[in-house]
Amino acid sequence: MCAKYAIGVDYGTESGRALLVDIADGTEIATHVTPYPHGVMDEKLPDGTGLGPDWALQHPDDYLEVLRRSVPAVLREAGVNAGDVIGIGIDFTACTMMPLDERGVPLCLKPEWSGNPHSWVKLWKHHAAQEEANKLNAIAEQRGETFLARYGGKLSSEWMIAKVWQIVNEAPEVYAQTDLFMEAADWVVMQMTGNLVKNSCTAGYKAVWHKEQGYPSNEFFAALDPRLETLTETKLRGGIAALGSKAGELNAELAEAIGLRPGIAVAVGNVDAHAAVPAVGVVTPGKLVMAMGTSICHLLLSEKEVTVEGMCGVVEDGIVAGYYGYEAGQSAVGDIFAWYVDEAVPEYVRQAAQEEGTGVHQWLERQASAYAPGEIGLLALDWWNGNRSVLVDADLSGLIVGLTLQTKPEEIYRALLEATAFGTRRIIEAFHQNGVEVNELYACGGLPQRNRLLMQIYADVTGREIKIADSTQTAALGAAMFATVAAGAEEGGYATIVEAAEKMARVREESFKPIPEHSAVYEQLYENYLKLHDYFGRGGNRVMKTLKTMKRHT
Ligand SMILES: Nc1ncnc2c1ncn2[C@@H]1O[C@H](COP(=O)(O)OP(=O)(O)O)[C@@H](O)[C@H]1O
Ligand SMILES: O=C(CO)[C@@H](O)[C@@H](O)COP(=O)(O)O
Repeated sequence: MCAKYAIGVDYGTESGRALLVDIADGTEIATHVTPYPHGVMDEKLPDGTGLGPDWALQHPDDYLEVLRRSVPAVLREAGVNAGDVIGIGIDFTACTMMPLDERGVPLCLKPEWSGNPHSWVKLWKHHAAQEEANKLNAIAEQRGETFLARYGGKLSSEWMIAKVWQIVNEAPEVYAQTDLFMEAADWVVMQMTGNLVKNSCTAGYKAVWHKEQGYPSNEFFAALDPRLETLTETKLRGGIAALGSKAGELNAELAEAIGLRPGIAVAVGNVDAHAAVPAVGVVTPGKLVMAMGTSICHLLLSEKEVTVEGMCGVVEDGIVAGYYGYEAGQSAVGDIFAWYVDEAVPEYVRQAAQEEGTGVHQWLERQASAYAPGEIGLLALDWWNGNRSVLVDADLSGLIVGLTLQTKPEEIYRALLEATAFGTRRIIEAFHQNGVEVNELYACGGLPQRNRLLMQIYADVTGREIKIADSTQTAALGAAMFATVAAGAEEGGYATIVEAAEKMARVREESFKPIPEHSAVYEQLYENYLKLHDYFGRGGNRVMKTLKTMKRHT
């Protein structure tokens, strides 16, 4: 029997990556990365229109460009016959949303709207809707809305409702013109199939949709703003399908543009981090998967539904059917290290790295590895992009304590790595304290492959062994696995994602194990991290808020 293949496309923050896999055993045959031509627009639109603080936009055509460039590239590299590819699946950052007209065209692509920032795609890390999120949470709490408990008590400014409300408040003309607000994941699937099919994962985690209860009531939306009253029936309308469902078949036009066979199965979209879970072989409770890249998403399955402070949501069947899927996260991790390398390292570090023919991250990692835990005398809060879990507050910011005239760049780098590990430990404890067990840790995403010191620190700080995904494109592998399920057994795919995971997922043999002497020191540092965390994060000291307000209004 000839081999069959599936393609997964992972839409990250900076780029999209296609992966072509052999569905028999998950062997990764070819991969290709397309950086988004417009990247993340956080200062200005393509026409030069300036953006305010905390904005982050994208260009929707960049997503199609990923298909146009990366899909033919993997087919070429693999030398595979397009006729043997049985399906394609995608995963996306989320909530990454955009306003569309009645033909499904993003408003930003229409000349009359392209100068209006609100007509563009709001990327997951667009954080300018925090005021809306604050009001939304206050109103939901006042009304005793039960959905709040499913989101750890607070909805985030990163999600659909806050983002839509910001548009209503700041650009009512864009809101009026919008026929549909759509997750980018669903929009790309619609471009591939011509069908309006929304996926249950983004709807559940990012738009407060529930399998039995649907969206929050019209009364709730009317209490936010009368203009939002019928939002879910109108501008958020559309059928919602479970993960692994077939959204439709690849249409002839796009099939030709990207070199695939028309009519192959297209799976409903998925969230990037969630797609990665079965791709590391996790299909049962107690195993926390950390998708570590620009940010970290923490994903966990459980048989029970409980409230955990600051989690980004618990959604039934939200990751793997049959379980409650929990998500928590840190809004910046790799992004903090990138900030330090791009904006704050002294020139001599850059030069030293260059002279040694190595990267700045690698140089800093090597130097930072020479220190024992505690030796740098620094402690940082990992809030460079706000705090997603457990405080759910995008207005919090970064902090480093202990700086002196002797502080070296590699010490600051190490403090930043450690801060993100403490943030993860805080999340693990929140789960544990609420009876959702975390027995094993799995890591995937770009960071585990790139920074060994970071992974050792995570093992030491959490006191747990960390298993590493075998794939370098875990989310794309997960998307390809869901594509095999969408194609179905009759096409040579799999009946369930559990079956696909058994055949296609793997972790590496090498893992990172905690070193007891390190863990003992980190125990002490973590206690101090918690003091700073609660002092700055729970209202004891409001200086971060004051600075943010002054920045916004000056
Ligand atoms: N050696 C390194 N050490 C730590 N962080 C790194 C290193 N190399 C790159 N990064 C960071 O990794 C992040 C990208 O992660 P990746 O998983 O590839 O992408 P994405 O988050 O878009 O899916 C960026 O924030 C980048 O700054
Ligand atoms: O928020 C989510 C998932 O819920 C992510 O899409 C977001 O953190 C971005 O992930 P990356 O860091 O780009 O992998």
